Amino acid sequence: MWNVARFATSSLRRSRRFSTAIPGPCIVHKRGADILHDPWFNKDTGFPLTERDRLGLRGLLPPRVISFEQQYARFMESYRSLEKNTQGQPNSVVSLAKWRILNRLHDRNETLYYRVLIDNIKDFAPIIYTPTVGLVCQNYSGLFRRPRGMYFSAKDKGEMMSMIYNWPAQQVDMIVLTDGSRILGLGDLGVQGIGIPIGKLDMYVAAAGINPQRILPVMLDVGTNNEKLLEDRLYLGLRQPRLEGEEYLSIVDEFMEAVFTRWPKAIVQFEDFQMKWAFETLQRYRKRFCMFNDDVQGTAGVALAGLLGTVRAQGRPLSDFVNQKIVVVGAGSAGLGVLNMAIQAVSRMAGKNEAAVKNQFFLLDKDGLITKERTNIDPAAAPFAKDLKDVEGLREGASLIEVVKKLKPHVLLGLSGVGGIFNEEVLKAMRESESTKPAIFAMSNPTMNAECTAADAFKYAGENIVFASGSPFENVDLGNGKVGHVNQANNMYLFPGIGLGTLLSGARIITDEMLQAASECLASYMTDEEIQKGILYPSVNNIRHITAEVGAAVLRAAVAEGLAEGYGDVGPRELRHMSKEETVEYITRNMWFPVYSPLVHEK
Ligand SMILES: NC(=O)c1ccc[n+]([C@@H]2O[C@H](COP(=O)([O-])OP(=O)(O)OC[C@H]3O[C@@H](n4cnc5c(N)ncnc54)[C@H](O)[C@@H]3O)[C@@H](O)[C@H]2O)c1
Ligand SMILES: O=C(O)C[C@H](O)C(=O)O
Ligand SMILES: [Mg+2]
Repeated sequence: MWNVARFATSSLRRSRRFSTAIPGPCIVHKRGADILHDPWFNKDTGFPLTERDRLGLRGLLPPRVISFEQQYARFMESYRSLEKNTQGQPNSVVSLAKWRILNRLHDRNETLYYRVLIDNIKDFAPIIYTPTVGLVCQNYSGLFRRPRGMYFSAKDKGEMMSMIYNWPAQQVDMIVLTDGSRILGLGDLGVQGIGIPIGKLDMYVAAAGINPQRILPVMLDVGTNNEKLLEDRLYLGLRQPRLEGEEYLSIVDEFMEAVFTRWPKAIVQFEDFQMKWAFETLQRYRKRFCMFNDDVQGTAGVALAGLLGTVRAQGRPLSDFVNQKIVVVGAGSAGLGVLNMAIQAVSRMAGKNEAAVKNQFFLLDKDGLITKERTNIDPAAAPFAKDLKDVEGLREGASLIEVVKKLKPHVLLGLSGVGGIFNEEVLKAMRESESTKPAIFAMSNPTMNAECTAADAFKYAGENIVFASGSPFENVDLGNGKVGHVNQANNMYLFPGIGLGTLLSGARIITDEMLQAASECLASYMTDEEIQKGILYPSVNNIRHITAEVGAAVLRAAVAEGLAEGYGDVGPRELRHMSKEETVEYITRNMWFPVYSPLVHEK
């Protein structure tokens, strides 16, 4: 089960790169300059002359036709010269300049934009996704030039059912929704959080091949409690405190009803909601609508795959997972999501109920170790609170260093949003870990909020650790030709496959079994050889391939549960009869790939 045969991603890419096969036509309902101003259809100077005639474009472009390959090369040249010209400038200036050049292309010509994104995903993911997307959100009101996605505000109450029809696409498959209340580890950024749904959906296109004409980033602007933004005269969102309680929920309810009325088969991914609403909305909608919460459920699956990988990295059988001592730092939506899923996994492995398998997990929040002595404990964290008699020598609220020194855990996993809390002392204490290969997971985003840097982890905790971070770090040079491998433990390895697999299955809800299948698929993706080198997750360059595998696992789980209703012409019967390989092939075939399609005008 752990040696999944690899797929020839590079040959797939090579064969499709600038292929000469003629792609199917694309219907367009506009003509002339309107097409040039629509990034879905625009080809810039790439419109062939016959198409210019058909679509009323003759004379609106310089006469020379430039091929897709030439346009691609020209963009990459300008990108590389921007890199050269900004050398030596502060990181934030360089990153924002890179984001701007990519964003301008996104706004002008989506086909070319997604092609450069897919082909250069390792370089560009850190720009359109974490960490730069965090900087973009922080500066969004100033960076704003053109709208992208939809904005539903508290002022739109009662109007959403009609507003949703303002979106120009007939069909929407994937929606990423935020209320901006917990953007990465940056806190409440109000309407400026729209950058997150945009970045997540870019990953959907790049990794899952969701057609960019069928994605919709959404901001639910219910106000902000960020004083600085409320005082900022350029702030683009509602200048009022956040709605709370029933008022808040009635806005989300109305949005969900509106979406599923217009697009009954869409999938809504909740992203970066503060914890109380993350859990509440998940419980409220998960049996009624096709939705999931990525921070709770996607993160959990990725973390669990990494935790199982660390067991393999120690050369132990997976069944040894039940003996690992795991300290989770951060009792928010992500940390609790991870604990819930990890405990389900241990319970299945040990054949015991969940209550009986919690001993190995330890949870800390901003007030230290969470025990049953805690007054005002958050109900969501309560099930993980320790009995003091089970943590002898530790007290309620024990600090992280006390906990690490006392427990000598196998794994230290941070989802606290607090940069640097795995400090030198804590990391040095991990040298005493009971594991032969202690694991340090600094999963908070963006980079500044990571619990530690990769370099510090290897320097202080030792060279034999396994390291993962939520945002990318360079591998660490350990000297003598040795390399400390940096893994990116980010939910991007799962959410695209969860969305795509669900979509193609036609399931109306997303169950725990489907999510578990996604996580297991990721866990089994790496070979023993790779795991021995501390490589727990695939390279981001392979993201389309891992997404196809994860998508197939999710689809098959939906089939097994009798939830798959089919998609397009492929009905539930056909899905049921597909082998695993056929399912992966089916998923791969359904991935959109950016090439210029002949445009056919229809009134
Ligand atoms: N790598 C990934 O895929 C991934 C996925 C989801 C979230 N995250 C990151 O995880 C972080 C937390 O997200 P969340 O949704 O759980 O946030 P949250 O606000 O719901 O929870 C944060 C938790 O951290 C605790 N905390 C704060 N300061 C602390 C300290 N000094 N010591 C210990 N605990 C402390 C808080 O008490 C709270 O329990 C964010 O930075 C986010 O970007 C990463
Ligand atoms: O956005 C990411 O990079 C991961 C995660 O969803 C987060 O909130 O940090
Ligand atoms: Mg998130």
